[in-house]
Amino acid sequence: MPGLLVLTRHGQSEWNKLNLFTGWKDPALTELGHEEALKGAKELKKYGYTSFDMAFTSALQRAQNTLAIQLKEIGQEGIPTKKDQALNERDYGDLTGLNKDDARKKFGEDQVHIWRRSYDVPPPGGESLELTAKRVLPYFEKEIKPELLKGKKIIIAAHGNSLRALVKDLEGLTPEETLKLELATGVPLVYQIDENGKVLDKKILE
Ligand SMILES: O=C(O)[C@H](O)COP(=O)(O)O
Repeated sequence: MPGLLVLTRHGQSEWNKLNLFTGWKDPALTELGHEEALKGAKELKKYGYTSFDMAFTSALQRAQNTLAIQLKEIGQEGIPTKKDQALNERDYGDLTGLNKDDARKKFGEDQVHIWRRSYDVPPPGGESLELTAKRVLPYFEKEIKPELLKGKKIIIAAHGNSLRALVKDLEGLTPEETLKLELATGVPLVYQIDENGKVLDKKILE
């Protein structure tokens, strides 16, 4: 039996709303963020993805609360859940707390785009996507993949860049393809995974 893997980026946070680089800071979800998480859960329900064996999330409340909202809506509160900072957002280093438009004015549009979307150029004092992948993927291999290989159904709520690192690996994307990958807040990505860990099928529930 193939394993099932659902990935959801957290709903809008207070700092997303203010257009601030967030990284490892821990703002709450906004009202819209709650609604986005709920909308994603209703999609899961609509397609019958309502029975998971385990859940994983980061150490940050915007992802934890997105997961809690979704599990409640699909009647899955109380399933075994692991929280780990390995799934946290990319550390934005010195950019953390800066307004993204102000940063573009200060450092230039191109430089900010490189920091946000290049594969291996870290923002000053922070993590590139490559460095983010170096902590996300070992955690996935150790804690999550063995469960999928057993045919378990897993739901993960995490962050734009920690999930981009994971999607790159699952789908075998090149760094260039990964740059164009944007994950919408609250929208579940549903993967069927075969007994070798390969993706059999992918659906985006939007
Ligand atoms: O940490 C942040 O600011 C966001 O969650 C992701 O930001 P990005 O789209 O600039 O990578």
